[in-house]
Amino acid sequence: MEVIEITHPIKSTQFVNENIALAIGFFDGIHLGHQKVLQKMIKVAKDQHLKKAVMTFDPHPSVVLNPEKKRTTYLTPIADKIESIEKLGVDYCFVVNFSSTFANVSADDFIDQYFIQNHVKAVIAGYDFSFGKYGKGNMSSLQENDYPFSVHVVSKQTLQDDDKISTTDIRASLELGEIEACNLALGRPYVIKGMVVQGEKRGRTIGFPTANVEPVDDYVLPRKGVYAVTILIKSRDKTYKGVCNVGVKPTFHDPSASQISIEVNIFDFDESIYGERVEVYWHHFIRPEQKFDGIDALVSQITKDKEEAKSLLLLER
Ligand SMILES: Cc1cc2nc3c(=O)[nH]c(=O)nc-3n(C[C@H](O)[C@H](O)[C@H](O)COP(=O)(O)O)c2cc1C
Ligand SMILES: Nc1ncnc2c1ncn2[C@@H]1O[C@H](COP(=O)(O)OP(=O)(O)OP(=O)(O)O)[C@@H](O)[C@H]1O
Repeated sequence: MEVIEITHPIKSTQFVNENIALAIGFFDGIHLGHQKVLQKMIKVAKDQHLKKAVMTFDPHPSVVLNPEKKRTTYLTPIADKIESIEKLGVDYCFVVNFSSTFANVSADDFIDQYFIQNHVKAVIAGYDFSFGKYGKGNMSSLQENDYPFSVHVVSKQTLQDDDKISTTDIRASLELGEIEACNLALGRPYVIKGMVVQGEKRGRTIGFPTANVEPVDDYVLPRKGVYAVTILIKSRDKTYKGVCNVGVKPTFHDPSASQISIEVNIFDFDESIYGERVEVYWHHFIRPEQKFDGIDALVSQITKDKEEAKSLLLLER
């Protein structure tokens, strides 16, 4: 897959020289709604003999348009999003820098420069996609006009309720520790990629050594608490089960002063993995993080957490 990074204005050398079907959106999380849009693009490309392309943006538009509520953490930071898109067999991925200059481009100019001149022959997006200055361009206006490309609108994708599957809701689920709801909407377990770093070395002394995982990118962190997880150690290409604490360890630290850490006690594992690249897959929430009166109470609770994680992960490979 060719990744084309664009800072507005798009240069003529960046136009692809092949006819393309283009799926467009921010696509943070590549959740089931996004997957439907991407699958539709793949089908249209096949039917119309076009190359497969995706256009996404970086950073999130809120950074420019809504600084008070700006999003600086992601379900799939840009590198992960590109990797997921590539796995679908996409030919071109445009990453447009969402700057204030770009936000000011009118819908008509955007259509002309980013679609028409860029050999886009089919545009695929969800029913609520909007673009251009003030978000004036939308799927209906694209369909109503006689552009030199076809327009394919994906209807609202929902789970059991009638609520739209959305990045906003998945983020809220994670912040509430509702991992099952998050994973249902993603269609796969939520993952944070990281590197194993040195901790405070207390874990071993209390009988629960932990791998301290430092995220390698700006991920949304789940609510502080204890989770049943699986952890892939990249160099071994092997996945292990474990129990994880995300939090500030209030039993030992002033909660307001400390940085959040992600610590995984890997079951039946006793090797040094400092510096290893890992991926933590989040499966079930067990309980919120607590301040214990002493080490004994903490250890007795972690013993129970571990048993609970084991039984919750029985069906996991
Ligand atoms: C499953 C599990 C649950 C934990 N729950 C808590 C908790 O509720 N409160 C707390 O202060 N620390 C909790 N911890 C963190 C321990 O305090 C921590 O692992 C220990 O202090 C070792 O830290 P270190 O790896 O930085 O040396 C938990 C750790 C694990 C593995
Ligand atoms: N549930 C859905 N059903 C159909 N299309 C969707 C759905 N969610 C997103 N899309 C479409 O996928 C593309 C990317 O979506 P985008 O990331 O902008 O939306 P989102 O997931 O709803 O995020 P947010 O919650 O931040 O608004 C857009 O074309 C959008 O219309």
